[in-house]
Amino acid sequence: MGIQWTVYPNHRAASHVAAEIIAATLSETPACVLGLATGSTPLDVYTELARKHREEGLDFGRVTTFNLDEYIGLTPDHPQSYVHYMNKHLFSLVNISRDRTHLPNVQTDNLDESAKQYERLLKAAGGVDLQLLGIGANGHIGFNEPGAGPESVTRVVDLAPKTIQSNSRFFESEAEVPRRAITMGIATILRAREILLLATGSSKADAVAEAIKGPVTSDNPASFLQTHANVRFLLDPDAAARLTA
Ligand SMILES: N[C@@H]1[C@@H](O)[C@H](O)[C@@H](COP(=O)(O)O)O[C@@H]1O
Repeated sequence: MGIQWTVYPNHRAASHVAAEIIAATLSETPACVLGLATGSTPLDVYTELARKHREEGLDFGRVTTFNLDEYIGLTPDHPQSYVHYMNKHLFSLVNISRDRTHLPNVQTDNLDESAKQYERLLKAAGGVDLQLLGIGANGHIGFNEPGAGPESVTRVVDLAPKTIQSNSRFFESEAEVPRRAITMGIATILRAREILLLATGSSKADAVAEAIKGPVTSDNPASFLQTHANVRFLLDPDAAARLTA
């Protein structure tokens, strides 16, 4: 076990490799289940997948997707909701069947039940074949903030102050950033058969180094990926700076 990692010349190159791997999975297993991530990091992956669909006929017709997480408190048409993000950056650009795209449902009074339902839905779909991840500067994956344990499943969580601050760049003010989310848990993520984590930029260097070389600990939730048999980190030189120094 242990995490394999590769450094690419820049963000674009690392993103294209991630898109290649996803495209290869789609070609080999057209009815695969993809786990998808949001944030600024995977944007170029989705742009490249959309290009492959348009220009090379990459077929999403039988794919099922499950996103990692969704903010609580935003309506689906809010530009920062993850459902809006996915529609804009991927789903509207490829031939995916919308009834096979899933994000946690936060438009309900019973959020705990909604989270449980998501976990059940994932299991019923046979689990994730290939999970794409980003990483927070504090080591979070999905919205599993420091403190999240290896047994955690899909649930309602509070966002860490650092995450609220960091994600405020997408909102008009920090006060507008949601304080809670529904996220897949660490155990949920670790059930994926293959995991790709894309990280670029110097703000991720500490979290990446601790995830790969540090102890397996809730202090850095991404470090639990060390216990998975098939994880690859795709990095740019800045994100890998503390591994290569
Ligand atoms: N919930 C998401 C994560 O899934 C994402 O990986 C991370 C990094 O975001 P970014 O890619 O914008 O740096 O933070 C967000 O809050």
